[in-house]
Amino acid sequence: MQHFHDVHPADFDRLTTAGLRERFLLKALFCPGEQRLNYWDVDRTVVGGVVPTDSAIMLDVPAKLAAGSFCERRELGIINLGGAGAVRVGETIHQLEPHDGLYLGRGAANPVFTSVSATKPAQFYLLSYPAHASLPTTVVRFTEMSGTSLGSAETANERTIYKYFAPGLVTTCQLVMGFTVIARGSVWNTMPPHTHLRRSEVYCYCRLAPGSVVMHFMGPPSATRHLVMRDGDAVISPSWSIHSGAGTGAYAFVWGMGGENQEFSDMDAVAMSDLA
Ligand SMILES: O=C[C@H](O)[C@@H](O)CC(=O)C(=O)O
Ligand SMILES: [Zn+2]
Repeated sequence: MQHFHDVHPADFDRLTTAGLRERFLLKALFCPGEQRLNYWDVDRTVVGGVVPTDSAIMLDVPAKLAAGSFCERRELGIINLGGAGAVRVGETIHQLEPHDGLYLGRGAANPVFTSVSATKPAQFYLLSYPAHASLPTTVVRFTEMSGTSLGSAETANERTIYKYFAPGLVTTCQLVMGFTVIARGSVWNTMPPHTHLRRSEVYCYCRLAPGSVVMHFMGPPSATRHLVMRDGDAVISPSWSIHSGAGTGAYAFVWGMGGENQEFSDMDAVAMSDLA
C-alpha cells in the first residue's frame, strides 16, 4: 500500500512536475488480477482499485490499519467501473453491474471480489474513511439513478452528476461519493472551480479513450498547477486545493469526499478573476 503524506499549501508552489506527481497522483489503480491500495494521511483516506479476473480477490487488511478486518473501524464505498462482477460480504453476494455502487458500513466482513468475465473484468473503485457508527450495507443501482445536469455546451462544461452515497440517499458516517459524466463535445469538469475547507476529495478519471488525457488542475486558487492524468489514474485533493479538469476527449470521473461535514453545497466558489 502506497502512503501519501499531508502537504502544506505554502510548499505546493516549490514542487517540480515530478514532485507534484509523487505527492498527489495515484497511478493506474486498475491492474488485471490485482488490488492496489493507497493510504492518505489527510482524513485517513484509503483509495484503491480491485480487478479480479479468473479468481476471486479478498480485500487486504494492510498492516497500516492495524485491524482484524478492513471495515473494523471504517466504512467503504465501492463503484464498479468495469464489466459485471460481484462482491461477497459474509454470506451475502451482491451482483454489481457496470456503474453500480455498494456501501459497506463499519463492522462489515472483508469483501471478496469476482468478475463475471475474466476478459471483460469488473473494476472495483474503492474509497474508505474511518467511521464512528455501523450503518447498513446498501447497493445503489445505476439504472435507478437520476442524474443532475450541470454546465452548458457553450462553456464546454456540460455534464451529468450522479450522487451515490450522500445525505438523503444512503446514510454514511463521512463518505460522500458520486460519478460525473462529461457530455459529448464538452471538456471541463468542475470549472468554475471550488474548494471546501471542511472536506478533502479524491478524483478518479475513467472512460478515457486510448491516447486521451485529462489535464487536472489543482493547488490554491492563486497558484494552480496541472497534472496529466490517464485512464484509471486518481488524484488526491487537499481541502485548500481546487480540483478541476479538461480532457482531450470523452471522459468521466468518480469523486469522493471525507471530512467533518457532508454538506455538498458547503463549497467556496472561486471567482475567475482570482484564478492564477
Ligand atoms: O465537491 C464536489 C466535487 O468536486 C464534485 O462533485 C464536482 C463534480 O462532480 C463536477 O463539478 O462535475
Ligand atoms: Zn469538490
